[in-house]
Amino acid sequence: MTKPLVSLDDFEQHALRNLDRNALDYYRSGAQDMITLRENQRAFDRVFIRPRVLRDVSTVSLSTTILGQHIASPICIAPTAMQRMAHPDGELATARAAERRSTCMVLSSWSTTRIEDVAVGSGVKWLQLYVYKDREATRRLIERAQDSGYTAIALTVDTPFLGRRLPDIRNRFRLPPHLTMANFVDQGKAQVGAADNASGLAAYVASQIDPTLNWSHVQWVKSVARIPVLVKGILTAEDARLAVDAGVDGIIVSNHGGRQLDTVPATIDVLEEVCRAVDGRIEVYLDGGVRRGTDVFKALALGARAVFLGRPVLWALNYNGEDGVVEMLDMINEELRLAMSLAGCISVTDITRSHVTIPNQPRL
Ligand SMILES: Cc1cc2nc3c(=O)[nH]c(=O)nc-3n(C[C@H](O)[C@H](O)[C@H](O)COP(=O)(O)O)c2cc1C
Ligand SMILES: CCCCC(=O)C(=O)O
Repeated sequence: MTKPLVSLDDFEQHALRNLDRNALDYYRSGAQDMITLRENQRAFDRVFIRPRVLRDVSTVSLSTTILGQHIASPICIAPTAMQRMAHPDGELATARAAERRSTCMVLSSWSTTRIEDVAVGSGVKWLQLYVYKDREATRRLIERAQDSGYTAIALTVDTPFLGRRLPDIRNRFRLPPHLTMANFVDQGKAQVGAADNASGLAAYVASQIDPTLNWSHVQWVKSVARIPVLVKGILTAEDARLAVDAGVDGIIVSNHGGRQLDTVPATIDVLEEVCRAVDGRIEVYLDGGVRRGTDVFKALALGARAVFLGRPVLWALNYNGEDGVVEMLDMINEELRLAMSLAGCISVTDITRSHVTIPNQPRL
């Protein structure tokens, strides 16, 4: 009899045995020495929960809102590119799982399924945006998303160039030829071929993505979009203040899962700094290294409105498609429910800064 999966790490262990090297290395790797990648998870272990007891936790609700839209839990799905390398149903399976569990899915610009084809059902969907050198191609992405019912644009601001991911260089990463970057098929930008002594992806980014990316692009995206605009990839109070000044609707504290600049801090370590700078004016979310219900609890205690999962979704997709993602979401949601119960919180608004302590760290 096969053993049941009991943690999100078990989904990863399955994928390690099951995925081909090109896809596995692309999904799991971080930039350079992968120090930030490791830190993202380890930093959660340095935060401790201060539980309150004797508070009747017979009924606990995980429900919340993001940008005014209701979701069943503060655990959402981060944009990850090229999901059909993990499972033939790729992004469509993820979208269906997100809808079944009433949570938000962010679709990558670099999905292997078209924006319109993922816009099934009534689930909350945001589009993650990369700014192409070709401004019209970028504008079309925004328009296609809003025409298809996506309710926000998450502009990724940490990728003017691709981080240096050594395994992808060694493998000369390429998108398998039967797949495409589906949103760009009619524009001749849909293939990521192998490059000489380089990751095909890094070569693609260098040729297509606009490295002049700056705050004026945020204004441009806001001027095109009729839906809220967030910035994804903020790690400092300084940039958080600029983001508020720029009039964005939300911030995703993210270091791109440790895949861009190595040795930047873990996201949980900078969350409080960002939240203080924002001072409640807009919503702040976090991604990076979230693997357990207690991690989610800690992020909420330190100021996040919700968290987003990247790699665990890919591992779960690879394990069992749509049902795998549902199983994974159920697992971490139940972990969060139990953590809240044992810490004496019956709703997400009950989770406050006083529910965590970071030993040996002076409070900000
Ligand atoms: C394989 C992979 C592909 C990704 N693709 C994108 C992408 O297309 N756009 C984007 O903004 N972030 C992308 N990310 C970053 C995620 O949105 C997210 O920031 C990160 O994965 C969170 O960390 P976690 O994987 O530890 O949960 C990608 C991450 C991975 C692992
Ligand atoms: C421009 C990078 C696209 C995919 C991505 O974000 C990643 O591989 O991390």
